[in-house]
Amino acid sequence: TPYRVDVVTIFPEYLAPLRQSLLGKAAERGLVAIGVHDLRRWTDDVHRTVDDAPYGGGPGMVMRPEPWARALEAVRPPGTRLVVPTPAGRSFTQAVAAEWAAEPGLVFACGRYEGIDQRVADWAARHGPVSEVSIGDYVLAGGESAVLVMVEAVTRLIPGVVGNRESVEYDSHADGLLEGPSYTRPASWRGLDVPPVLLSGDHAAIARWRRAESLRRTAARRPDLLAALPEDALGPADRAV
Ligand SMILES: Oc1ccccc1-c1ccno1
Repeated sequence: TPYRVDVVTIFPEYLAPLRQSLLGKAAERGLVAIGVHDLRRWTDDVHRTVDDAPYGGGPGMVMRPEPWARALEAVRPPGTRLVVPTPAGRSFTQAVAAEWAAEPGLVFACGRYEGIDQRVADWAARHGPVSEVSIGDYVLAGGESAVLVMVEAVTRLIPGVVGNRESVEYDSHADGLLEGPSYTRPASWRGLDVPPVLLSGDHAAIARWRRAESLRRTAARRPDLLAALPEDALGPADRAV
């Protein structure tokens, strides 16, 4: 049975890229099934109203609970995780993506920046797990871009979606470190040469060099990742770096 992804949004056309390329092929091959649903389908007024002024005052508008509950009752298979992108969420990481890829599917609720009435998440938690997640510390106008990011990160981990399984294993963040630099032909290009070790054929030396580059880059660009590594992640050879 395919991994099921459903997205509820007021901008269904924004999710069109989900039908293209990698995901498109996976969908054709029956590995992934994607549904995009317009929230306004579950409104009941002539203006198809989805938001209203916030209680307690303040800027912007908040999305009303009733259309969301009707949409989720129609779209969400019982027990399926509901993912709500929000700047106020826990961090979405590769580890979270891997956890979700092992589940039967996901339902995404795309909200506007000011958010969805909190009672929707509280109510939804009665019918399955709910994850309020952020994809990073910046402000978007709505959750749609975050959904594109998360759907790509999760579905590429589903067996068969990415051709070369090994490449998935050797991703940045797969071992908690950043990937080092990559090179291809020509060996000398505009006065810049590929590091000779990579042309040496000495696979042990190449592996050592790559590990060292990965550690060096992680220390330089993401010291937070280095600090977060489990105690035993760095071997004796690594300490030499
Ligand atoms: O900024 C946002 C607005 C709406 C929904 C999600 C977000 C967001 C920002 C970062 N991660 O998610």
